[in-house]
Amino acid sequence: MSSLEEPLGMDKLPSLSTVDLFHRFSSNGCSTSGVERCWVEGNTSTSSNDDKADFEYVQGVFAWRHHARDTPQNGNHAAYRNQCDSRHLASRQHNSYCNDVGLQNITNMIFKGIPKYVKIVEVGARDGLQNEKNMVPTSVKIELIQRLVSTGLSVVEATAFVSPKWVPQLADAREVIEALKNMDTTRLPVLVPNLKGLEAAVAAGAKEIAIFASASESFSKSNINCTIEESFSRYRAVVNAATKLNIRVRGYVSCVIGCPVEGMIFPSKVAHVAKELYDMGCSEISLGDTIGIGTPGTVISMLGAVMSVVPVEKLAVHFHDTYGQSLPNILVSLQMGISIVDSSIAGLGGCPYAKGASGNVATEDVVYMLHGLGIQTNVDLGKLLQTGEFICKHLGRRSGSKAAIAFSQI
Ligand SMILES: CC(C)(COP(=O)([O-])OP(=O)([O-])OC[C@H]1O[C@@H](n2cnc3c(N)ncnc32)[C@H](O)[C@@H]1OP(=O)([O-])[O-])[C@@H](O)C(=O)NCCC(=O)NCCSC(=O)C[C@@](C)(O)CC(=O)[O-]
Repeated sequence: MSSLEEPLGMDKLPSLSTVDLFHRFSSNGCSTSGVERCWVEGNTSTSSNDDKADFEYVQGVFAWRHHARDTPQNGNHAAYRNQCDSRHLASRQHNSYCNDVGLQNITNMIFKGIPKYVKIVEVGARDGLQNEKNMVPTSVKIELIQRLVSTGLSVVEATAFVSPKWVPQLADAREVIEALKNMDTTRLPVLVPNLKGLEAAVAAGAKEIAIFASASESFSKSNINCTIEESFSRYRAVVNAATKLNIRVRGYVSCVIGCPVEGMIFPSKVAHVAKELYDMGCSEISLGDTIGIGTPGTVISMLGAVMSVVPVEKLAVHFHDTYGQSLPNILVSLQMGISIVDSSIAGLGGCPYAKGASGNVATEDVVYMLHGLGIQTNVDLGKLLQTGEFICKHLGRRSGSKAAIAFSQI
């Protein structure tokens, strides 16, 4: 069994104390058993008026859940269908609950310090489509991006100006950006690996770029054909040129938990690469668990190390769902103060240079979870579901989003 087939456990972590970090960043307002009592039994262990209001709110939520679950067993399928109509659910849970002060209070109590708003960076049109076997027509890519924009997403990564020999799926980057360059409402960053990519992106009308380094030497070699140190000097030139043009640069770090070749990557290595990118002028650093092997335990250690050298508000998390750990990983990241999350419509994705990397966490699932926590995203889940349906139909495949599948079966 290779080291990557076995999820990394806390016992395999380097010197950082995971437990200490967890205590430092997690809520001390409500113990685990207290939380369970709050939710399951509606225990009246609360004292303040706010807490009482929260408790009453929980009872309300719970009563509705029981009703929704119990009805079909009682044979009342029509009522159940009405209750669970996907658009009804979407609007009830994601507009009403999301804005409810009661839910936010409870969320704050259990997840102390969790952000009220999370910025989602949609990467499906780039990270998702770069891995498709069949070429997706340019017109479909453009419509996908337009639909994503219409959901309220504020950042939609559009494409990549990389070598078409390396990533033929995105060889139409120029056409995609030219068609969208007058879109003012939404930021549409594009990936560039070097100055040649920057020049082509700017010529096409891109207003924002992302560079991509790695915390693993082997992955750096296979992905961009240079060492990590070489990538720094290459990217320094790109960031300097972009800054002169007033172009914002995001920096990615790949393999932040593990690498398909090297196995576990030490958090200190990730912190080093993240700091280099931040110091050279990247406005935001996205931490990519490229092959999706992270668990909340390893994510806490990695984030703890990176947060000691880059301000938390400049950090984003980018999880792939290979081991089904994306949502818990996101949740623990939020608890540590992260408020920027990358995700991909319908869970499309995977890196062509990372064997075994499965899709990104699905945007629909992230939005469903965040709204369920009372966290605002400004994204319309109903429109997102329709956009997921649109692209899955074109790709001829089932959605990678659990939420989308569930809504479609109701
Ligand atoms: C970096 C290079 C270019 C080096 O590739 P190279 O072969 O070492 O480069 P080169 O400078 O020797 O050039 C070779 C050829 O590519 C051309 N070329 C050179 N640069 C460009 C460019 N910008 N645009 C278009 N063409 C370019 C260049 O002109 C030349 O063409 P030729 O003379 O043979 O006809 C190549 O390795 C490459 O394009 N890699 C991109 C790989 C990639 O896109 N990977 C996926 C994105 S990263 C990812 O998915 C991870 C992430 C971000 O999502 C986070 C996570 O999950 O971890």
